[in-house]
Amino acid sequence: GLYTQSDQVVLLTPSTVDAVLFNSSAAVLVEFYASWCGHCMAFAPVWKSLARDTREWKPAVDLAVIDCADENNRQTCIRFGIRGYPTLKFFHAYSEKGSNGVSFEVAERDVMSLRQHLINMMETHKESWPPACPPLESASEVEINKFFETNSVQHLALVFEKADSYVGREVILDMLQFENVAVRRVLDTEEGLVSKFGVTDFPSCHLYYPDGHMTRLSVQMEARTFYSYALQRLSGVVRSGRPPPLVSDLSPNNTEMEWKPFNRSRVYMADLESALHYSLRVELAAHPTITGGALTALKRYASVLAKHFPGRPMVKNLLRALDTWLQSQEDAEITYKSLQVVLDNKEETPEALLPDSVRWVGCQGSKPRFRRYPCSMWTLFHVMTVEALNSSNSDAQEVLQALRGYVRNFFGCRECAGHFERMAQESMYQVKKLSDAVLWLWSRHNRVNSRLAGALSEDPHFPKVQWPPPELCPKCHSVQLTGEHQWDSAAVLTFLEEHFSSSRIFLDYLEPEAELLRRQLGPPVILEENEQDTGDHAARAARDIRQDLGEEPAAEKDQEGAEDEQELDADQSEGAREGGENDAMPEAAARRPSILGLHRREAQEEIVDLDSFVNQHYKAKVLRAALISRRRRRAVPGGHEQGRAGDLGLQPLESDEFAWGAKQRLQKRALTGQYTGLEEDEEALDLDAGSLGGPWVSVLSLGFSRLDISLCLLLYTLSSLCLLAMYRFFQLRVWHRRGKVALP
Ligand SMILES: Cc1cc2nc3c(=O)[nH]c(=O)nc-3n(C[C@H](O)[C@H](O)[C@H](O)COP(=O)(O)OP(=O)(O)OC[C@H]3O[C@@H](n4cnc5c(N)ncnc54)[C@H](O)[C@@H]3O)c2cc1C
Repeated sequence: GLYTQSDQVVLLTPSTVDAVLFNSSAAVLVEFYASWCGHCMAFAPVWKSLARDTREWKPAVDLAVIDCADENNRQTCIRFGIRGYPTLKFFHAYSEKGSNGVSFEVAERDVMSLRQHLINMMETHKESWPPACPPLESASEVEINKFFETNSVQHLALVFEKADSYVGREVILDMLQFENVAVRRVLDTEEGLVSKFGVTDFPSCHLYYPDGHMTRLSVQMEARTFYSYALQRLSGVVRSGRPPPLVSDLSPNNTEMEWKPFNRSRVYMADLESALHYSLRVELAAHPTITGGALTALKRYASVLAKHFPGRPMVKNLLRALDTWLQSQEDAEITYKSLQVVLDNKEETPEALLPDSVRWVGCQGSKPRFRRYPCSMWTLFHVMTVEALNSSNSDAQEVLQALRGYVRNFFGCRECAGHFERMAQESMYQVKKLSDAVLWLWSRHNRVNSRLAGALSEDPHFPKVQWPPPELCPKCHSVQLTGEHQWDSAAVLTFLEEHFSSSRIFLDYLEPEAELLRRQLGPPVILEENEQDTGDHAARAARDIRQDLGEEPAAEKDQEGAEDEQELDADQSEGAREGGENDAMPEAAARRPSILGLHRREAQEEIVDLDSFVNQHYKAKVLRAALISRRRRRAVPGGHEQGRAGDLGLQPLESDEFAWGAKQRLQKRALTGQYTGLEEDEEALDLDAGSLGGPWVSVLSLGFSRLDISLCLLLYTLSSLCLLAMYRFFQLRVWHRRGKVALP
């Protein structure tokens, strides 16, 4: 057929048709169609849109479809007297069995006309008003004055409007699934209320309070969507059957993960890195071997990540290494284990790593089951499409198809993957431009939001809305002359470009690279003497860092390392001999295995602080690159790119680090409101360089250890005492002599 479950319409079959249409508490509007009919195909998107548009009205009215081209349904369609397609029929609530429904004819088959006619049909209900449907007629002054005597809701919203307006009734139905709020329409002819409160704008929405006063609802535009959206956000207003969200949910007790305060209108790198970790290390790991179409999809996904992931240099390096490795695999099959070697950087690609845990920030949920991974994947996808838009070497299909391929083959929620695949099949192929790719993903994500609003998976603290809501992007919303809400695509695109732009991503809560590196170097490795020659990853990596820092000349490092180790071993042997007398010493300790690499570094923690090593290392590199770049830019007018790389011979990592370091500083100043332009950045770089690159800082943080400094202080104190003692000694001698001279 032309519809699926995810289209928010009821799919009728001969066995369900009677139960859905007859004696139901909700009215039902049915489309009888034939899947081969061209008109039906053209009409299907409108019907789906109508279903999305009226999704909140469900308790009062539902949309249903039945495919009369299906042999199984033929008898049912004949029973309802269907001769042409599409035919629309309206069934009132509590329709009797055997009813044929009422013909639903509209001049224009667009969403607005259909929606308004649907309201007209609901109002024609003749029997007693169905309880599932709220009162749609206009309210009188008397009714409003007595409202709070007979109702216990917290808020009463009054939509003042003209008689031919549908806004009030639409808002009443939109709020049907929400508790603690009631909506009534008041006509401009209700003079008592209109003059009492001085209402002059029609439509306009006001909140009426039990003490009889009224305030106007503050909205960007006087239209249905804005009223409904603002009313859903009033305090105490919750979806029916849902408890009001508790503030304490947002600060879980300390048995759960600590809540990290964050800005809801920003994207966090911690979420993006978490998405990568989870997708590459957890989701992919469920596929011990990857072959055929899945392998191709993975290669595309890795390629797009390597191109467009706007992350830290080390993460980008890892993604590049992963991409290079995957593209070089010519076999029809790879194993996850072999991929894992690259992911965990077992080959020790310099300065490449992917954090090996998740840190949700913008994607935190009020309960562990909410948000997190799927939220971070959406965010990652949006960031990727926007990054691709800003890059010169990509095309719309490449990015979208890569994301689609990943979802289809690997995304753990198979239902979600099915829904996404259907949306992709429907229209993804039509996307030609990168800007359309950004908008395609945005609009499909909104479809998913619409479908999931009110679902069990919705976090009550983060309700699913059509995004971005007016408070986040006022310009994205506009109202047609007919009063119909409309997205302003150009404004939405501008907003998305900015919202998901790499320069605006917050870097808070990221695990420091030094910490990650330390963990990547692995746990302390203790080797027996006869294992020493095999070498040790951690030792090698730590030494490489020292070498990068210029602390150890490359040619000498191995030899020195060997000498160090020999010295240490000698010391240890000595210690072992001394300690050999100690009977209490366990045998293993008495054997004193050689301690290599990082472990030795940790044992000598007083001498080398790996954190400050790495921090200084990166800061120095970034600043160096930035300063060189700045000078080059000044020397070569308009030579921004030349200054960054190319003739300077900077390796890609360095240019990444440049961008990364500059981005962090820019972001810091953007946050404190200090950002004014390039020159300021340059000054800041000078300042930073001055303060960080000065000899004293480096000497203090690198040349001296804490032990050294303690010894210095001790010596200083001892020498002061010594000087004091000498001073007292000479003073006493002088007094003694004077005493002698004074005596006769
Ligand atoms: C490809 C995919 C398909 C999915 N399909 C289903 C499904 O069929 N059924 C199901 O139950 N769950 C599905 N999910 C999960 C679901 O969509 C949510 O991700 C999950 O419920 C968490 O919701 P959330 O509140 O964190 O917001 P999410 O919808 O995950 O959104 C994350 C963030 O993106 C921003 N955002 C919201 N809407 C948009 C938009 N339109 N454009 C740009 N940015 C936006 C917001 O800042 C939001 O906080 C799917 C997830 C993915 C990645």
